[in-house]
Order: sequence, then C-alpha cells, then structure tokens
Amino acid sequence: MSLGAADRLLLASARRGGVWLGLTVVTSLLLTGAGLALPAVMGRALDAVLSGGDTARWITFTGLLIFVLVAVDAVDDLVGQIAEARSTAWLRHTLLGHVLALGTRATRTFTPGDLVSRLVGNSARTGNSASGLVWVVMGLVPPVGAIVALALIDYWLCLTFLAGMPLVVLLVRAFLRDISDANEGYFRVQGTIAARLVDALGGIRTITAARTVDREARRVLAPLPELRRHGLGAWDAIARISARGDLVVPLLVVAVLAVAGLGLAQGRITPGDMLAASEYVVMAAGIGGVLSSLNQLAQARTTAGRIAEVMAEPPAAYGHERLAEGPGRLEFRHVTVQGTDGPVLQDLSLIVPGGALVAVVGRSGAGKSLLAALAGRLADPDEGEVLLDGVPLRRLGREELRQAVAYGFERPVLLGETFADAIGFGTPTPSAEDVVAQAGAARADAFIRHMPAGYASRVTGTPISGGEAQRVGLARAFLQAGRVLVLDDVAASLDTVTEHHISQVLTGALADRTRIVVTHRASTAARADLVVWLADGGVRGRGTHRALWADPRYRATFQPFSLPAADTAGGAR
Ligand SMILES: Nc1ncnc2c1ncn2[C@@H]1O[C@H](COP(=O)(O)OP(=O)(O)OP(=O)(O)O)[C@@H](O)[C@H]1O
Repeated sequence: MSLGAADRLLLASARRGGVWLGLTVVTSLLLTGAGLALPAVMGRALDAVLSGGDTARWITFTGLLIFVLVAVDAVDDLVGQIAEARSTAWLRHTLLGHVLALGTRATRTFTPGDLVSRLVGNSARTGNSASGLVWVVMGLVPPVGAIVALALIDYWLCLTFLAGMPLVVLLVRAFLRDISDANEGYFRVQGTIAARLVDALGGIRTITAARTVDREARRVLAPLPELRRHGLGAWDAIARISARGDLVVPLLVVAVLAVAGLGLAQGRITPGDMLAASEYVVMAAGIGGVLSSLNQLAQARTTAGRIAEVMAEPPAAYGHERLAEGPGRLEFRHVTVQGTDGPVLQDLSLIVPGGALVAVVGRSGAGKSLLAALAGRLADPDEGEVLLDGVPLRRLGREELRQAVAYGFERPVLLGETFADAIGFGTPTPSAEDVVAQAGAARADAFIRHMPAGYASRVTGTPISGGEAQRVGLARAFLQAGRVLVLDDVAASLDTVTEHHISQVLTGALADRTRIVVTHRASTAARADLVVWLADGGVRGRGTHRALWADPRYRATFQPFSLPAADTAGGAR
C-alpha cells in the first residue's frame, strides 16, 4: 500500500464534503477563536472587578463568547455530519464503480467478504474523517494560539512552555507510530473475518448438512484473538500517551504558573493576566483534543489505504472500435492462460466459424468455462488474442462487445426486482412481449405464470429450483443474444426433455448466431455442428461428435449416465 495514494484518497473524499466542509472550517474557526478569546476576556473581567473598571462590559463580553461557543458548537456538529455523509457516499460510489468495472478480476484478487468490509466499514471510517481532517488542523490552532497568547502576556511564560515542547513532540510521534500499526492490523483482520463469513454463508447448505456448524463458527472467528491483540494494541497506545501526558502536562503547567507567579510578584503581570495564563497554559498543553483527532485521522489513513489498494487494481481496458457486419466468427490465436500451477490453456489456436453451433467438451477442469470466458472477455489471455469477425476483442468498445457476445451460466444470479426484470436485465429497453417470448423459448414461461404475481413476482422471497433459475437465466441470455451466444453448462440442472426443447431453440430461432455451448452431455455434443474437445491445456480434437466418438478417450470424457442409447456413434446426430 502506498501511503501517498491513501492520503490522496483521503483528501479527495474530504473535498467531496464541498460547501459543508467549508462551513465546518468556518464553524471550527469561530469555535477556536471564541475559545482562545475567552481566557483573555475573563482575565480582563477579573482585573476590572479588582480595579473597579468597566466590569459590566467585560462580563457581557464573557457571556457573549460563551453563547457563541454553545450555538456554533451545535451548528458545527450538523455541518460536519453532512460533510462526512457526502464524503462517505462519494467513496462508496467510487469504490463500488471500480469493483464492478474490475469484473471477475475483483474477486480473483480480493475475497468478496473482504471487498464488502472495505466497501461498507472502511469507506465509512474514511469518509467520516473528512471533517476530522479539519479538526486536526483546527485542533492545532488553540495550542499554537495559546502559546502566542502566553508570549503576549509575558515572553518568559512562552519560553518556559517551549522548553518542554520537544518532549511532547516525541510523545506524539511514538503514539502515531503505535496507533497506525495497531489500526492496520485491526482492519486487516476484520476483512479476513468478513471474508470467512461470506464463504460460510455461500456454503451454508453444505455446513448444515455436514453438521459442521460449530467447526465453521470456530473457523470464521479464529482470527478473533489476533483482532483482540490489535484492538488492545490501540488501547495500549492511547493509555500510554495519556499516562505520559498526565505526567508531562502538569509539570509544564506548574513550571509556567511558577514563572507567572514570579511575574505577578515582580509586577510584570496583573492578576487577570495570571488567570488568563493559567487557562492558556492548559490550552497550549492540551494535546489530548488533538490526539483524539489524530487517532481518528490515523484510522482514516489506514482505511483509505485499504480502499486505495482496490483502486490500484487496473480495470479491464476497452478500446473504441466497432464491429462491421459479420457472421460472428471467433478466432483464438495462440492463447495462453496461466493458472496457479502452470498454464491452464497453452498456445491454443481455434477458429469458431460464424453461425456455427459449437459444443465445448472435456473432462472437469479441462478449461471449458475458461475458453467460454475468453470468448467474451470475461477473462483475458496472458498471451495471444481472441478476435471476433477479425477485430481483437481488446480493441472493441465495452458496449459493442457486450452487445455482440451474450452469456448464459450454469448457476445464474437473477438480478432485478421481478422476474420480468431478471429476464430483461442487460437489455436496454426490453418489451414485455420479448420477455414473455424468450421465457417461452427457455421453458420458463409456464412456471412464472403460475406464480401469484406472474412476471411481476419478486425474485427475492420466491423460492425456485436450480433448473427453474437456469431457465430464467437462459431466457435472459436468449433475449440478449447478439452475434455470439455463449452458454456455459446451462443445461446441467435441466431434465432431458427441457434440454431437448432448448436445443431446438438453439438450432431454430437462434440458428443464425454463433453458439458456443459448454457441455458434459453427449446428446448436446451430438447436435452440434462442431465439437471442440479440450484436454491437457489445448484442443485435443475437433470435428463432429460422430467422428470423434471413435476415440475411446473422447468417449471417456462423458459420464456413463449421460450416454443414452441414442448417443452411440451410430445414433449421435
Ligand atoms: N481467468 C482465469 N485465469 C486463470 N485460471 C483460471 C481462470 N479461470 C479458470 N481458471 C482455472 O482453469 C482451470 C479450469 O477451470 P474451468 O472452470 O475452465 O474448467 P471446466 O473444464 O469448465 O471444468 P468443469 O467441467 O468442472 O466446470 C481451473 O483450475 C481454474 O482455476
């Protein structure tokens, strides 16, 4: 993490407080000014009482200053909170936009739980410190002003105070170092716990079925002792600075008051000056107020650093080129994708003819989904490139690419309020007729109509089966289908009759598109114009299912239960 990036982000978020932050500066200035003037005015009031001067005038001034302090304090709280809310909103917006722009890369680099903790907790902590930034700067004004006031009363007072300052500076530096380390550890561990919790919620069925609830709870909360250690570290730093401050500050106060007493005895200063000096020396030594703001700022820098880490990940860059009319011909040119233990796909070259129905088959882990992801830039190759109708995908504009290549997934996430929304998701202006037509094509229409509110039924709170969710996802993919449609194992939860019907849609209404279908089923491969058989990081074979079937290793890629009689070489079509 670069501290520079964290500081820049912190400042940028503070700036989003806009006019409210400006008002915070004004109210802080007023509070600081009134706070600084009060001891002097009180001193004058005392001198006036003792010497029979204009007592009423000075007491009125004192009352006015106290009124200003109370009234402005209330306004200061309000404008400060508005500025903080604006900063936090901007941070969340910016971070969320960036995470979504990172696409699949976001969750490969950061776990979802960790991202959520950065997006929710860390953003708030950073944004809420926007006005804290003002307070740190403003917090320094009273001590500095008080030192100047001491000098104005009597320069010996000021010199006595300054003699003790190096000690105070050392204390503050040590505090900042300790508190930053503790905060950094604390927020990191918080992110780890959030990540584990999200994992556990994702696998809650498995955990419940395997009766491992207690074990899982222990796993999620395992970093708690570390969290406690960092939390205690922060408290320790605060306790140390206040203990040391409790020692140093009274010593400073006593030293300055002793010099002031001497000045009073020698007639250099008046009793009112003595009263003011006693207030100013406490104010000058009042590092406590600044310390809590500094602590807040140190936390905000740490959380800003965690946000800056995500922001530093570059999102996928899109080009500006558009596609000319074309059949949807895809070309994989010497494509290599590195996995964690070496290449998953290596130097793979493949042409998917425009308008063809291509089945991608292979054993589990062969890289079928990865190949499907490469076809529409849900993943980018480490070497080589993928071209659509002659244009490298990287050069295409985002909109152009997303319109050209549509996807359907095995476990679709249904996004949108209602089922109609979920099907129309991603299509700019889906008409109700189109939504219903594609739901019919994907065999989703009947069960959606049976719901109490039909297409207007809410997705959240309406339990549906895995196969039903797949059909809704398919309807969305059909509606979106551009010149290329990629279906990644979409029929996994479908019965053979439904799957057959959907195959008919692929070879009927959508026959003019390039269709890439990742499948484990021989029956689907049999219906394809071309089968691409992946193994050992490359294309082991390509051709029709019937031709490839002669190879026993090809036959072995299909699980026995998915080989109906019709799927023998003779029956395969
Ligand atoms: N974008 C990526 N970058 C690097 N490696 C990846 C990427 N996507 C997937 N992989 C890795 O590629 C390997 C193959 O995964 P993939 O999901 O493509 O297999 P598959 O053939 O579809 O398997 P299955 O039939 O079980 O779904 C896995 O080890 C996976 O971790």
